[in-house]
Amino acid sequence: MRVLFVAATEFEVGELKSKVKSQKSKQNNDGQGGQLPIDNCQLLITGVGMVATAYALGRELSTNRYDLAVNLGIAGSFDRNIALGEVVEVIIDTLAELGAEDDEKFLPIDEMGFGKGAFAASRSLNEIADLGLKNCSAITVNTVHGNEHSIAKLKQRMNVEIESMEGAAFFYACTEAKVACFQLRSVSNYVEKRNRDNWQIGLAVKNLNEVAIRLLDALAAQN
Ligand SMILES: O=C(O)c1cccc(C(=O)CC[C@H]2O[C@@H](n3cnc4c(=O)[nH]cnc43)[C@H](O)[C@@H]2O)c1
Repeated sequence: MRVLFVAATEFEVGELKSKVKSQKSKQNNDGQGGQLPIDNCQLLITGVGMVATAYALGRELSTNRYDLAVNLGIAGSFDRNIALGEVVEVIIDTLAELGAEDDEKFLPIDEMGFGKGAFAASRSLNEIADLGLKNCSAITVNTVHGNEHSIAKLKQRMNVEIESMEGAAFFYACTEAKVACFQLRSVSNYVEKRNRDNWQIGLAVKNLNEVAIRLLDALAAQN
């Protein structure tokens, strides 16, 4: 099975990268494949944001074939019932800023008649391993929310749990390329008035990599 792991920064998937690398070198040394489950497992680092993600994925998927793509990253949560450091599965993701202002109202791209702004996962982690993750809906933004007024305005028009800067672009590119995909996000912060002291990036990255390695092991067991 050919699997593409996609992250915005190497920092977010450091442990996963080491594991894949060490198993690949075992594979080269003993010819047995080590425990590496998948014949072509790649890690794509796209850079932060939806433009970088769409470009990097479009390029990768136009020249290489994959059976599955998995987006891994940290994220903000609107929902305080989700703990900092908790890993969730995003099943639908919307380009929240794509549309037009109509005075005080926001017109989503769908209502303007120029296509759609929401994109969905086409597979689920649960099909491979039941790790008990919550299913969530998300938005993808160019500007991380960090202002009470803009957060209140967003909450008035959308009811979502998670915010990232790449998720919807990842779903879009995979959908266009007809590659099965799902998205896992680990909550590093709540979406609130900017306060970097409250962020738990280290915990979120640690938990994200634990889940990613359990996924890799589950893929191994399937083979
Ligand atoms: O502002 C900073 O000092 C700072 C330092 C490290 C990272 C950041 C980010 O904004 C990370 C962006 C990165 O992480 C995802 N992410 C994490 N939290 C959020 C959020 O609340 N809203 C949107 N995206 C978030 C995002 O997908 C980026 O890849 C800032």
